[in-house]
Amino acid sequence: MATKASLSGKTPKFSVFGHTVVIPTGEQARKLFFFSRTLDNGEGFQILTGHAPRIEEVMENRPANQKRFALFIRRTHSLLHRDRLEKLIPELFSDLNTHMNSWPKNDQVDPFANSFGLMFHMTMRSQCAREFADDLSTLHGMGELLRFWNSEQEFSFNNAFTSWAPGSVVQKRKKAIGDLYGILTDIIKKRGDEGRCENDAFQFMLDQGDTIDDIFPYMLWIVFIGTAPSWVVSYFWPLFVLRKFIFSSAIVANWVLMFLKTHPEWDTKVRNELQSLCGEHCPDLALPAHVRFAQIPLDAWEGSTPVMEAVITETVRIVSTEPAFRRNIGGDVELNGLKVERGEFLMYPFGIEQMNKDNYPNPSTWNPARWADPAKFEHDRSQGKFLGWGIGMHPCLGMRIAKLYIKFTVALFIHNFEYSRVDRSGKVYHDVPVPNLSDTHCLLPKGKGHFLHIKRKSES
Ligand code: HEM
Repeated sequence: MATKASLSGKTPKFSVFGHTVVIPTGEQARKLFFFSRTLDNGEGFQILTGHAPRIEEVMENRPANQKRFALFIRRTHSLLHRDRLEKLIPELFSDLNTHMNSWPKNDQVDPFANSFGLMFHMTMRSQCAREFADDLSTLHGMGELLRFWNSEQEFSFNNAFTSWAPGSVVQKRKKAIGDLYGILTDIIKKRGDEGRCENDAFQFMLDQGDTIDDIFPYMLWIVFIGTAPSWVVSYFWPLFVLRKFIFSSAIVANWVLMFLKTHPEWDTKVRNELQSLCGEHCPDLALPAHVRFAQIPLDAWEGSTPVMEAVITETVRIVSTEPAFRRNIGGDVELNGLKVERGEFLMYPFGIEQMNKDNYPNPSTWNPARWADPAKFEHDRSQGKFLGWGIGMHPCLGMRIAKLYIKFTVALFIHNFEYSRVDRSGKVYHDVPVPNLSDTHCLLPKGKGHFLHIKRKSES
């Protein structure tokens, strides 16, 4: 709706929960949206919670929130540093392997639930505590505790309205967050009591002098993005910014698999690329696949995978069409003759650019060949045509690790499994799937073919 309105050339303004939301159109408006310092992305997201505070409260809490967010950004930068990522590769592949081994050998699965599980596991490994990532049952327990999957499905504007009700989703989340705080405190205490140091993100933060009250929000921001009740939003606002990114990694990985299935020429190219990487860095065929993949160095995963880069970029172009949000925390601004007042919200749907036929001919067609020239990606970002990883003041901090998560998942999955897209009754679908953009949680394909039938290959 927003994309259509915006493509019509008008600058629509509408009301949500009593707040005014403007959809900017045109180049000048896009520049303002992504580059202005007085349009705040965290405050923008609060429109989704139905509990956006008054602008006076925002400004009062702003210094403290900015301080917390600055710490969050610093820690994320350090934790995603290349030296650390390089060391993480074997552990991430081991986690993926453990996870995939727990799947059925020959059955129908919900691919979205499975890939959320994988991304959750890898995120725990790379940005949380070893205690959570080392053991599948602990990991599942954490997911269960926080109603990780369910709360995501249950999150809705209705829930925001009924947040006060005992037994409401919001109240359950409140309890879960309290329990989680307890678990985290225990872990830190136990490490202290045992004089034990671990090589993980928690330890890194502890070594920097961070306290539990710094680490807890960090963990929530990074991982349990979908579980926050609205009462913590003003404190934990990046939860709502980031929630979609953990899910985005899972969604993109799924769509890569589905598109590869319907485009055999690209499937072959990806397999050839992986084979040549393994051939160069780990030719020992006697080793299990996850061990071989783990021996491919970070530079090669990042710099010698042009086919996978093109496949991921094209998939993000098509599936990452959700809007970004901002709130005007400065003075009134004018957009195409329309006044955006202080405190009002703005929403920019990425589809305006990414599904625009002037930018991408036949925009609905999945065609990684568009990205044959690796320079095109940065060129299109600089021109504001490709917004899938953000631009301007708030580019994605996790692009690098998200791409690795997706490449690792796809590599091990297509090596280990044969698969086909099926519906609930097992009927196979061969057509190119189309994302249902109204399904903002899982972005399932339109129609009934939501499932994958997976069959473990005998030699893996
Ligand atoms: C396929 C997966 C992902 C996609 C498509 C994606 C996309 C994006 C986009 C479009 C933005 C800008 C939003 C805006 O302008 O309001 C963004 C920002 C951000 N992303 Fe990602 N992201 C992904 C994964 C991740 C992961 C795994 C992390 C965590 C490590 C992450 C961390 C962030 C952060 C911290 C920001 C906000 C930066 C800021 O406010 O300055 N992203 N991402």
